[in-house]
Amino acid sequence: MNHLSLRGVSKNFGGVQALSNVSFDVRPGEIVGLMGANGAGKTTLFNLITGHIPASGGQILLRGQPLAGLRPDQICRLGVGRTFQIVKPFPRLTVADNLLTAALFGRIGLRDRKQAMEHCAGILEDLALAHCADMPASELTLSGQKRLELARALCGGSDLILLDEVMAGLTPPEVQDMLDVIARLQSSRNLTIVIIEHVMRALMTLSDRIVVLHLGEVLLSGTPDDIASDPRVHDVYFGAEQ
Ligand SMILES: Nc1ncnc2c1ncn2[C@@H]1O[C@H](COP(=O)(O)OP(=O)(O)OP(=O)(O)O)[C@@H](O)[C@H]1O
Repeated sequence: MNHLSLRGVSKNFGGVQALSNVSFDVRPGEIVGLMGANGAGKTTLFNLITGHIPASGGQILLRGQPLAGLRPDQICRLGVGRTFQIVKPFPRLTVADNLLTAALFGRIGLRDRKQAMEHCAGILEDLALAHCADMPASELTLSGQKRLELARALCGGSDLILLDEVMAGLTPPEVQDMLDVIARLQSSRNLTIVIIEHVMRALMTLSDRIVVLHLGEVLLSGTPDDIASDPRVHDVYFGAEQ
């Protein structure tokens, strides 16, 4: 069974048709890249999957179960975690407490603080955040805050992770670190990942398949090699030659 399925999903904001009839599947354990120029509808799609905004039409299924009508917290407890393009930690809480919040109130809903701390400790290590566990989240570098968002999704027990531009604004070595972290986590924790990324090298390296959105519609989908060699992708990003 697919981990995530979109069937004819549409979203309009008044007169703006942000998404039209979008359909694709994500299999368990797959990394699917979502690609498209600014305004193509990528983040809107994440907001529909996580229940932050309702779809105007179509169906979103998580392991075959329709998500329509569920609140973001309910969808989170079904195992859907996300990061935000503009990071959203609890800025005054320490890094460790940001993660504890997820472990206590997320999908796994641990009730015991000590148990929750043990659960989060390994994830702090995996995301290279252990040395700043007692620091307020607002004092982390951008790279640290991006890793904290990913760590928070994991501490909550999510197994479908939606990554929204986790590499934006990072230096090339930080991008490489993030690539390594995501690949390692995906295989060690058997995560299913949908990733939006404008850093093409990262998307091409990580993704098993890529879905290209253009003006709210699926333009094409395929392996990274298929996508890299398709002239339509070049046209979408750089404009068709006249
Ligand atoms: N809350 C909203 N109200 C009105 N229009 C919106 C809203 N959210 C998104 N849009 C519009 O929907 C379209 C898709 O936006 P979206 O943010 O999903 O694109 P994107 O592909 O994620 O772009 P980027 O790569 O710049 O983040 C755009 O035209 C955008 O202006």
